[in-house]
Amino acid sequence: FSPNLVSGVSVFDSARRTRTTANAAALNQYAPQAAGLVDVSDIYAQRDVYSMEEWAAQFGMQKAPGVEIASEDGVDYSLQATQPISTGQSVVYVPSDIVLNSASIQQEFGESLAQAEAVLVQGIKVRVRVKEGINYRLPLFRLMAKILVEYEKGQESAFYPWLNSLPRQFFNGVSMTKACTSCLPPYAGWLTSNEKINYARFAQALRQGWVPLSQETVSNEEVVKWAYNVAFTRFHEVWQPERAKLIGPMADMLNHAADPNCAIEVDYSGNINVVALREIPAGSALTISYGDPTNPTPLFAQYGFLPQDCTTIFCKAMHLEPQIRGLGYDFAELLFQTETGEIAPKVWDVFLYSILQQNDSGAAQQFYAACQSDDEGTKEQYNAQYFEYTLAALKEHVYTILNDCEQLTMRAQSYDLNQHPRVPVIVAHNELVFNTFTMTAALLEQMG
Ligand SMILES: C[S@@+](CC[C@H](N)C(=O)[O-])C[C@H]1O[C@@H](n2cnc3c(N)ncnc32)[C@H](O)[C@@H]1O
Repeated sequence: FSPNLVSGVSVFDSARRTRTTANAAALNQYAPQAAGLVDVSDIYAQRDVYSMEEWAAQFGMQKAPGVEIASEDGVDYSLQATQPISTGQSVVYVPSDIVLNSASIQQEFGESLAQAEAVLVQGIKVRVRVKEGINYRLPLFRLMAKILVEYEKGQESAFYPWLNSLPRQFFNGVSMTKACTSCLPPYAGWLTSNEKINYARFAQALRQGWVPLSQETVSNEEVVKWAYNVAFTRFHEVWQPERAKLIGPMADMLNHAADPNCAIEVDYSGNINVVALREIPAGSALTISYGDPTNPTPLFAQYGFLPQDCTTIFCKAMHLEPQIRGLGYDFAELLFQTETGEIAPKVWDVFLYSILQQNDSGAAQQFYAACQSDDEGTKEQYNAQYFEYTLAALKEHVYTILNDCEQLTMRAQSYDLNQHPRVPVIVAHNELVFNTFTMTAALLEQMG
């Protein structure tokens, strides 16, 4: 037996059924067809992570000796090593039987999911880039649909122990109130609004009725958003044998670090192996990388936490996106150092390129060619010639962001925390930007 092969059969023991909280009754008014729904609306509900671990072990999940689920606050959990782990050792193994895999979900739901996806893609009448964006996100949609289908089965879902171990509350951009998003600086605001739009499209596609879900479920905004956020904050992406997104119960318990000690590997059958990248001493948190360690803002927007170990942030020159793209630069190269405020050389290139484009197209072309061919001599010449102007443009940008951050933080701090629980993480994010830009401003002032 495996949860992915047999659906509609419950395997967890009846003792665990009694742990269903009183809130399930409240939710039943929305989905009266199933008993014991996970209490998504109760943010204080106990996450039953240990039953999830037992359940996963029953289906072949294995872990290295001393690997334990731990939590300091009973809200956020992580995996810890209580015994040393050696390089290359398998830390956690999750068999494909209990892995949610967007490729398998496609097969499982077949035509109904394909119809929902067609609605999703056809609904986008605008630019090709947006359409491509939606195609790119379909694996996330598949995970979300599967989570909802399993949610709706209540305790009859073979995945119930996993569903009941999940967080009920999220702090990422999608989960923010309008008032909260109005406190984000432009780059974080842009990431958040893109994701909110994506979420809204997914939710709307589900409401067309193709995916086998009740109207009660798809019209319950709280549940649908929860499913989206579970998928969005816990997936692991693979590119072989095909592009897919996977969630492996237990492997989804690792937190992020800029310099992680573990990595996730997936074999061709979809089994997940979490492997130690180095010697891990007893007492360490087991971590993986969720994304670019040079740029905390996308992590903040997607996952709702601010990494404490980022040494750089993106320079936030959103207004120069055409120049950034024109020069073929990556956001990850356009950084300020969080400890010193130091500016990456390519940031100067982008500001200078914009000035040249506005004032001297011939010079802009020559500068562009020099950037493409790494002709440092020519770049240096232009930098020296236009230094005063580039410096002024950079200062203006830095002071604008500083001013914005200050205003936005003040606004966030005026909110009631009970109504807007994401204020602390927003303020922490804005303060990181503010403190870094303050140091950058001081460096720019020293330059002239
Ligand atoms: C894949 S889950 C990891 C397990 C999660 N901590 C839990 O309790 O279920 C991703 C979520 O963990 C939290 N998280 C991961 N890394 C973190 C970090 N370095 N600091 C704070 N929170 C983190 C965030 O809430 C994120 O959305």
